[in-house]
Amino acid sequence: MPNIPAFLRTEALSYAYSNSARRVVDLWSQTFEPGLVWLRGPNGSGKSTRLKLLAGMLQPQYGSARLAGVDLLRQPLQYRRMVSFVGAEPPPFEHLSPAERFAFLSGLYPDADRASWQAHIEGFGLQPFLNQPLRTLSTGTQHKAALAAALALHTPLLLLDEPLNALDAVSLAHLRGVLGEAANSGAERLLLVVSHEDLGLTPNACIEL
Ligand SMILES: Nc1ncnc2c1ncn2[C@@H]1O[C@H](COP(=O)(O)OP(=O)(O)OP(=O)(O)O)[C@@H](O)[C@H]1O
Repeated sequence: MPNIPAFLRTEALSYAYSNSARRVVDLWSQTFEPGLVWLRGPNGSGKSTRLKLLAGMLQPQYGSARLAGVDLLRQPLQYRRMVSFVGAEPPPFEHLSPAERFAFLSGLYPDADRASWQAHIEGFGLQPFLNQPLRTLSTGTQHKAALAAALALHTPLLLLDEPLNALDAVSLAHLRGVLGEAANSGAERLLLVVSHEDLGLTPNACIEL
């Protein structure tokens, strides 16, 4: 049988923050296939750190990752064009409005789709905020703007850290619809979600730390 490589594979990925010798992520080897994957674990088990490593935001001290044949460390620019991330922190470029930020990101990500962004803007009820600087918006609204943009970039890997947090009912329903579609579409795209809250749908895989 031919050896088909995993869509995403981490190999012995390891990371310690500079203020501590303890490895928060220690020799993490994991394979992922496209679809919706739920990453779970107790507080402090390194879920957010893992997402930041996979996003290329933190540099591992050891180990590697490979996404659709592209190596995180050897081909960093190509790799980062294939990944989008939404975390708890305010999105970068918070002096831009949601519309300006998406226009800027669209120039960096080859599969960014404006029609899809507009659908997410409607789904999250963001129309009134399109032209206001992100930093003037509420935390929840900033989060929704970050989600709308990241979803519309259509990167092969989308990393979402606690995406259900602080969402109103309408936005929650929209996001659950998007996650459900990711689980069922069969597309060559991986949505890796860290969430303490129940996703409210069945993912393709669940990883427990
Ligand atoms: N910027 C940082 N500097 C130093 N230590 C950090 C930093 N960020 C996280 N840590 C530490 O790394 C460990 C793992 O944190 P991380 O946020 O990755 O875990 P988590 O599983 O996502 O936690 P939670 O479920 O509470 O969100 C914790 O002990 C945390 O204190």
